[in-house]
Amino acid sequence: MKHLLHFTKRIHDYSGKILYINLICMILIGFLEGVGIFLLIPLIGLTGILDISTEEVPFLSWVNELFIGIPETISLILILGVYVILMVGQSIFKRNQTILGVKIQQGFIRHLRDESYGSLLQVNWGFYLKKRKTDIINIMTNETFNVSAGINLFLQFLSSLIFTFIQICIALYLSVTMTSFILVFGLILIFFSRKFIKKSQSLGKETFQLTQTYLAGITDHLNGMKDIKSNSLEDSHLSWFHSLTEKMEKNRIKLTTLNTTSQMIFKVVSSLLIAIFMFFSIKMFMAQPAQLMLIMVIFSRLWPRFTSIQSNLEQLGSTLPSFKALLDLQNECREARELYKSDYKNIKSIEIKKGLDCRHVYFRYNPNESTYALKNINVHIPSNRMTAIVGPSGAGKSTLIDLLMGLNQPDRGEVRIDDISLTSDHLLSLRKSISYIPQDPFLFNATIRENLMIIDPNASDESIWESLEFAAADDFVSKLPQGLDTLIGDRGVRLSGGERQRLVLARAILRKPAILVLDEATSALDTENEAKIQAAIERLKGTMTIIVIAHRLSTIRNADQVLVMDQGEIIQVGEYNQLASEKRGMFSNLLGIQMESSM
Ligand SMILES: Nc1ncnc2c1ncn2[C@@H]1O[C@H](COP(=O)(O)OP(=O)(O)OP(=O)(O)O)[C@@H](O)[C@H]1O
Repeated sequence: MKHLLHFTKRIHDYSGKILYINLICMILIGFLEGVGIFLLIPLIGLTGILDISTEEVPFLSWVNELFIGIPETISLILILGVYVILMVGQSIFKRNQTILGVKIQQGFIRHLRDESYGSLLQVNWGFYLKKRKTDIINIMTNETFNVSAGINLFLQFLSSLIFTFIQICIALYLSVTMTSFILVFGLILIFFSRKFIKKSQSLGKETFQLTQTYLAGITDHLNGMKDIKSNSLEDSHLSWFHSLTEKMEKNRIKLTTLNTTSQMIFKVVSSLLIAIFMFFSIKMFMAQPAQLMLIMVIFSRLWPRFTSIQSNLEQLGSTLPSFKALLDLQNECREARELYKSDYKNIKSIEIKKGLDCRHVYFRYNPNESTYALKNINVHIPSNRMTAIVGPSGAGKSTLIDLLMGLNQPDRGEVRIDDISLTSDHLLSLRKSISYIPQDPFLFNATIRENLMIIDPNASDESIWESLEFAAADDFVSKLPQGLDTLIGDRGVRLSGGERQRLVLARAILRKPAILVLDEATSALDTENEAKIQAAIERLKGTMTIIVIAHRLSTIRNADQVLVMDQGEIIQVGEYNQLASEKRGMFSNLLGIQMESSM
């Protein structure tokens, strides 16, 4: 419940006085509805169908006095007129209040979405190493949607509470005994419905976990569809999927069964109560028609209020786990924050004069484990030179690059830029000076121009073509019928692997970075495309610091410095030819293996 209260406070902080206007509207609607309904009694009295004596009923006797001396038809018209005016007023208020409610709800949920996404962009890379991506997607989509529904329910609950309170006040004014009787029963029922609310909450938790597993599963399966098909794993995947969807189906049915059971119990109890009450009123207390009518009216107005409060609480119970999930995500983001919104504009890129240094750097992914992914790294990466990092799989090449880019921080030792220790103060400036190209880079389903301009929204066509030329991408772009305005499809599917990679290189160059990092950026390319990118990199040499992770050693022939890594350590440093000539070294060993496999 504390999560709901947290969000209630947040709605309050977010909407301010609009929330109060909304509440006032609710009070007015409740009041008008209450008065309108009670007007039905003198109306029935006037019809003469029932002989209603309203003398002992406070509000009604007052209404009756108003009509003394006025002909019956006029009284009837007046009462009906007032009733219509009240109902019209109520409808107008109701319409405006509903719109206001939706405005508050949607505005707040948008605020939550923006805030959560903003926080996700501001956290450090370590956060993403620990967290499952699909869990975040689930919270940002399904759970945020549930929170939105929960906020709606909460506003409804507030309105139910206010309506009920007003109805109780009116009912108390009309008959204290009868109202107290209903109140006691209502409270008893709400008290007993705690069990339903708790159960609903635990089913909500189960829904949350199932949805999370569903999303993670479906994402993994779709990502691995080639594996599934080529290894004939369809059957086992289908049975896993089938058992999960079965659990989801059962969960929803259980939740609906729970909700409808409690509603049914409420209805049965209320009809029993009305029957018993009517029986005693007629037989024992010889109630008058007006009072009987009152009993009916009060019961029919008050009792549904209790039912709707109870049902609101139960449904709210099932959305509480979503509130908790969103709040937990926000808290985790807060703890892992490395960047503030104000930093976006203020951070300036830096110029690197001498280079980057690692001094006695140790790093491990899990602080509870003794194995280090990097051990005692001491290296100098000179500025405006090309440094290549090679080594067997799992040697720690990507981990070292992540540290140099300030994505991860060393457990021990330090990374220095131009003799200044890389602290959180410089982290962002450093990253602003870096262009990073991974093996499978990210392209949007947009035009070539939009994909390039994401890095520099003010880039002119001239500078765009210049960087395309540098990246050897100008030839294929100029041949496209729509040139820069060509749509490239989801993740750039309408381009070949080589074209995609050259486009990403052009984007990287457009930023005019101080450091260009290529993490196996050419390993998936054919020789022709690889040669094109290599030639492009060659052209860039001397203008920026280039760090390349390469699997194919032929691509780093022209590197100024080669770092050879193995099991988290740098075991050789030198020029390509120098390392190749060290016959017992790992580098010549790797060269040998590659030459053999290419023969
Ligand atoms: N997110 C992670 N969590 C835990 N351990 C990790 C993580 N990423 C990498 N490692 C471990 O750190 C070590 C170095 O991994 P790294 O990815 O840096 O190697 P690499 O040389 O880049 O390998 P490859 O050439 O296969 O990409 C490996 O033992 C790997 O299992």
